Amino acid sequence: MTDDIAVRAEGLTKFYGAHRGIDSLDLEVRAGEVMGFLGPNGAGKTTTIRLLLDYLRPTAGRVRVLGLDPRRDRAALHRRIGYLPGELHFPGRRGRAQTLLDFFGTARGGVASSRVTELAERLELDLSRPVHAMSKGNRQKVGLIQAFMHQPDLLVLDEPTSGLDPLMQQEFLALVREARTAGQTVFMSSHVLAEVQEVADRVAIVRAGRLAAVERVESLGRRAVRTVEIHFADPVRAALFAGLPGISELHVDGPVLTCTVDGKLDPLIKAAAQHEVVDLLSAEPDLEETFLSYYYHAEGDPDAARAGA
Ligand SMILES: Nc1ncnc2c1ncn2[C@@H]1O[C@H](COP(=O)(O)OP(=O)(O)OP(=O)(O)O)[C@@H](O)[C@H]1O
Repeated sequence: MTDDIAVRAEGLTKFYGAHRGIDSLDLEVRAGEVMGFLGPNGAGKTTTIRLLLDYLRPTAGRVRVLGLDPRRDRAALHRRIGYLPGELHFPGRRGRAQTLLDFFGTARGGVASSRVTELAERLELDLSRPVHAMSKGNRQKVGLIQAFMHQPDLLVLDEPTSGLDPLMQQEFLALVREARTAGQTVFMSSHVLAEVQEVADRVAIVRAGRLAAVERVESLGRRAVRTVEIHFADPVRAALFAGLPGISELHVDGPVLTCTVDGKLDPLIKAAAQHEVVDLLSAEPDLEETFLSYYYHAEGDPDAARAGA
């Protein structure tokens, strides 16, 4: 382990009896990066996260987190990690959120109360309310505050935006960006591709207990298919565009062209520029489609798992 690797898993495997949780996971999270951990239900995300924290013991393989062995150095490691579990179980749930957060702060060696207040204000959480009376979304905010409040070296977040409304999801993403700016490392699982696309440097995709791919987020976007609609000043001929690389589903109706583009937009733009372009609409690359394509195509392709790593 070197200082520039925050998490290193080698052959990490967990079976629950005969049932596969995660199998032979090789993964590196670099210090200072935001890595999204994506996969469908039951893929093994929570199992992996719990292995990193020594809440589960691996069946095989090894893991180092912040240069430490999670089993041997558990207490020291947990002080340097901000962990948001997928399922929140708070001790003393009958108490006020403030009391609970004070308790967590003390356990982590003391946290400035101004930091807790600032986070609560940003997430619009009333700390005087008892946790047991809170909605799921507000309990999630308590979970986020306790993960972020001590400015840990590593944030490990299991489905962090679950239960948050869109405004609060944006605030959460702002917190993640600030954490990265401050040099913290973030490893977050998610089903929500858009949020991962917004903040992550790289994504790891797991499927049925196996790592399917590790990719830089930009390259996921570049690989995605997008739909393009171009309005010209005058009618154009479809033949001018039909042979361009990556173009399919081409329709030309007088001065309006629609098509899908797989890969680079540049050839289409250059061809279009030979005419007077009035308007151009390009639908966002659909990460969901890219993501799902891994489920169907990555199996049995070990090179895919290393692409972009
Ligand atoms: N305690 C357990 N006993 C038996 N099987 C388990 C246990 N916990 C998890 N599993 C199984 O391990 C596999 C991976 O589960 P895990 O919870 O890690 O997936 P996940 O990717 O986090 O899913 P989700 O997105 O639904 O939270 C699943 O098939 C699950 O049924």
